[in-house]
Amino acid sequence: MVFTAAVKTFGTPGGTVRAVDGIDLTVERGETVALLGRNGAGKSTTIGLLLGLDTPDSGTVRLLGRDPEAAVRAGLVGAMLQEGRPIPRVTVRELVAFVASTYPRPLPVAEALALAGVSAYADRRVDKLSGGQTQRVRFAVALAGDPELIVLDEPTAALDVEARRAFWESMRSYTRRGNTVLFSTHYLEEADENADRIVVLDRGRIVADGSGETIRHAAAERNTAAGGQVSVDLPDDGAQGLELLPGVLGVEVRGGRALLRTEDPDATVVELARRGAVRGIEVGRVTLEDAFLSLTSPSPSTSPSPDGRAGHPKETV
Ligand SMILES: Nc1ncnc2c1ncn2[C@@H]1O[C@H](COP(=O)(O)OP(=O)(O)OP(=O)(O)O)[C@@H](O)[C@H]1O
Repeated sequence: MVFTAAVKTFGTPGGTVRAVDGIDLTVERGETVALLGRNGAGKSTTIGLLLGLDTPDSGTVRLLGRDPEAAVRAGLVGAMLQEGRPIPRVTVRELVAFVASTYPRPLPVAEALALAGVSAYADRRVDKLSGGQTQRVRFAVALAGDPELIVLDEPTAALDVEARRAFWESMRSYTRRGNTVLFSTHYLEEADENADRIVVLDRGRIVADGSGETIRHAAAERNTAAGGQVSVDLPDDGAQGLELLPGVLGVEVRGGRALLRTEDPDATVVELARRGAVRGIEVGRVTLEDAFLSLTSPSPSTSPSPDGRAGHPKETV
């Protein structure tokens, strides 16, 4: 899939909203990509453009070398959107078999059921299932046609921890087959654990793009507040002068400890060691949570996105 300078605006009573504000994005075959963003970041609108549900005001979106609508019509894409259709009074197996029959080259029904992890309740009625089971049935429906790409818009939004874990287990068994998956989420851990690439959206723009590790680095480089934290037992001469150590942006004294916020933890630690002030030293790295918050905070997030995608295959979906 290729987004080129895609823009989508909506007119609202409060003015024009640029829901997608110039997105350039290429996804290669076999990638599992998370679109990560807060509420209103533009994830659903991006997915709507990708599936041909909406057309960009300017720029282009291509999917598997075609117009999105044509790719969807050809059965090349499976989708699980936020609003499900009314649930029919049929069994899981009947539903999946029916959907499969509408595709030119569907998966064998038993395989779709197994991949989505719904075989155990295949003969139960769809409207009698729990929320977690229903989501996995929707996943089975999305993959029934053996599409080249699956798109999932916040697939686990309403699920509890256990149902969420089970859902991602099913998804991983699917991606291990080399399928391409794009999913949106506002759960950081979910993106980190289940995607090999995270695209962070903020106010309709891509503010970071890469592995979880790349996102952390990007945050550290671009928002020095996210660099890291070094803490030590308060030296004998107190906190005096600690703010002048290399990399240090701020010093806080708490319970006999000095907490140093630093843009360069390595340099800070080396200088502390030179001074012999390393009792009880702890170095905290930037968590993905810190990184995400710093990248999507209102002020400093408009520089170009870093790219950590080296090593991916080069076949675009
Ligand atoms: N049909 C519409 N009409 C007007 N504004 C819209 C429309 N669809 C989306 N928007 C606005 O565009 C922006 C992006 O919305 P979008 O639903 O794409 O975000 P999102 O990241 O999917 O959010 P969420 O996580 O809450 O689903 C928001 O400000 C939203 O209010």
